[in-house]
Amino acid sequence: MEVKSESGNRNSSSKLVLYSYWQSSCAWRVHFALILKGLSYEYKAVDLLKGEQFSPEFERLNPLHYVPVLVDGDVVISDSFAILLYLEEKYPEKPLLPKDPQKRTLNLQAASIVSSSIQPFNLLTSLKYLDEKLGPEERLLWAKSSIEKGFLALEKLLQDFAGTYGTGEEVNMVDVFLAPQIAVAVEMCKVDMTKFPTLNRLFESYKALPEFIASTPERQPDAVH
Ligand SMILES: N[C@@H](CCC(=O)N[C@@H](CS)C(=O)NCC(=O)O)C(=O)O
Repeated sequence: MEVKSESGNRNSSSKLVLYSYWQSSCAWRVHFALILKGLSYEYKAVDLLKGEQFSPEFERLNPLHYVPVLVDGDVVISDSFAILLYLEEKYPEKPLLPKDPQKRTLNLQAASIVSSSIQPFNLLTSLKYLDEKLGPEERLLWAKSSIEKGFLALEKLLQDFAGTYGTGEEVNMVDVFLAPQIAVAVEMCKVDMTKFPTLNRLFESYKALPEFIASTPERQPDAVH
């Protein structure tokens, strides 16, 4: 595993370490959240294409062999949703979950839809398997249809609550999960976002956010251009 560091304008007293891969949408959620919260972190690249997630060193951190993993001193967390909830509790400044119970639940529900009902169907391992068994066209159709099913649900869930961002005028957890997922949908799966007007509008807001821009894959230290 190659160790690369990132420095920024974030709180230099924190000792957070993020194991990541530049093209991982799950790791992207954590980058985006760390930047929104103004927390500095060390970036450790795990090359998923070279199989570095299966190294004994990484397996000790996550026996599931997935990124992201966040290490905060003695605390090791190996799931983006759990990492986000941990960050909320440990670093409550600049919160990503609103206090209002309905908005808070909406954020958790939308994050869960992305995390449990969209992204797992687009996992690198599964797509590779589908590619080998059915070919690239079928693989793309599968990826697209699973994303569109989830987006339809998210569109209905958020349409009455969305403002500039998913649940109003503040960037919240819903946005941290949605923004990378929409980017993957548009760039990799060529999903026609005009079918999802609320999500499409939100994506325009995300693309204008400096914190989102700083978190994009091509800005990461291990990006291949
Ligand atoms: N639920 C986990 C999923 C993590 C996950 O699926 N990570 C992908 C990258 S987005 C991965 O490491 N894939 C490696 C592989 O498929 O071998 C999370 O949200 O962190």
